[in-house]
Amino acid sequence: MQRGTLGQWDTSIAGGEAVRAFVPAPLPPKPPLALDAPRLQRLERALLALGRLDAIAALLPEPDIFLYAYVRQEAVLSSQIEGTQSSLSDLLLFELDAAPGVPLDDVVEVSNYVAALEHGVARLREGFPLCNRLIRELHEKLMARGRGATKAPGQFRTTQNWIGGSRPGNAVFVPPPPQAVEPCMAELERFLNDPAGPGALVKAALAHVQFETIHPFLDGNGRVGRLLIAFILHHEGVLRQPLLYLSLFFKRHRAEYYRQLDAVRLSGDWEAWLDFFLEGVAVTAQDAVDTAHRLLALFAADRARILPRGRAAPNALRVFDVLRHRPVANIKLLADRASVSFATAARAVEALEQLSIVREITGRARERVFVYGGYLDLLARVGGEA
Ligand SMILES: Nc1ncnc2c1ncn2[C@@H]1O[C@H](COP(=O)(O)OP(=O)(O)OP(=O)(O)O)[C@@H](O)[C@H]1O
Repeated sequence: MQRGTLGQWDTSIAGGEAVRAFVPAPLPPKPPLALDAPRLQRLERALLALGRLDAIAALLPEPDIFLYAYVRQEAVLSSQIEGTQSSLSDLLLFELDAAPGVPLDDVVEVSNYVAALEHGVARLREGFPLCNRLIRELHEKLMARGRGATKAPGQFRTTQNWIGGSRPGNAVFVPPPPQAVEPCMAELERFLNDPAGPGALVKAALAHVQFETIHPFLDGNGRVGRLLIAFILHHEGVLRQPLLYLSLFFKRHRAEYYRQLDAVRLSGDWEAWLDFFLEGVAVTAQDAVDTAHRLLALFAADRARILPRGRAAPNALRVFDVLRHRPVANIKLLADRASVSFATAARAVEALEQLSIVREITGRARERVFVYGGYLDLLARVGGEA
């Protein structure tokens, strides 16, 4: 629906020049969203896919295995949108205190994203509301180390920013003036917690655009805005684990994603955005379900290959169990977690190497690092790396 501009243009000073900055009207849109039959079907399809994802996550024998891998893969993808070069194995190497193959700043940013996600989950679990304080805390974690440390971590901006273009005057979009950020974010917080507001999925769709339009931080608005979607769905009880990440969908359809953000601002077409968003949710949730199934099938197949190894099988299986949780590991970590001696873990790894389940990646004789290749390959395929 074309509503025209839902908001107002204020004059703001940026980089010494006067620009027209956009202040969005508070949510929900007026007139209300047109939820016609085809759109309701899309909504239903997306909710159904989310239900399947929630069910599989709840039914998995060890849900944290899936969450661990999925959260890290999302961190990599979301940070890649921002421009970092690290891969999942770089992140896992970094977490192991081993040198990753990319600049440290890149992997630190990905690691910050994991920290922000885990922080948000822990906060919500302890009953903290989905509020602006939490949003600022997420930003603080995201920007804590590396390049972002100079970008006012955890604070709403006090200067004018802009999107696209070399200067404010030729920017694609100039978000609200700094003095409007607090009031706009207060309105968004009210909307997020309004019991009379829309259902979780529509709420997440609307809130994401509004957040990006306000652009309350100096940097990291994309990543925090994407986290917000997962947290809204989790907080509203649609997903027991924050397992839905649209980064890959937004990355694959970046031009369309940006076009839709612009269309909301320029013509008030929230419905076109909602359709795009719902498509993303349905596709992403289905992909996540497929990945969980593939992961389970991989584990079962590899386990079946280990079993015939006779006397070596029990220890190899113990070490294999650890690798399912930590697909990049050294012998010490494997020995500690499998509760076996260093020598036993080393022998077990040798057996897994002979089966081509693990491979050594450093080429060194000492402080070797082993990866569960099938697992990493599977997640790399999800991220479009392979
Ligand atoms: N024309 C636009 N109108 C509103 N928001 C936009 C527009 N173009 C891009 N955005 C949003 O701005 C985000 C980028 O903002 P910012 O650079 O602060 O975040 P980031 O997390 O560092 O980057 P990225 O999202 O690229 O990872 C995009 O992800 C998108 O959500």
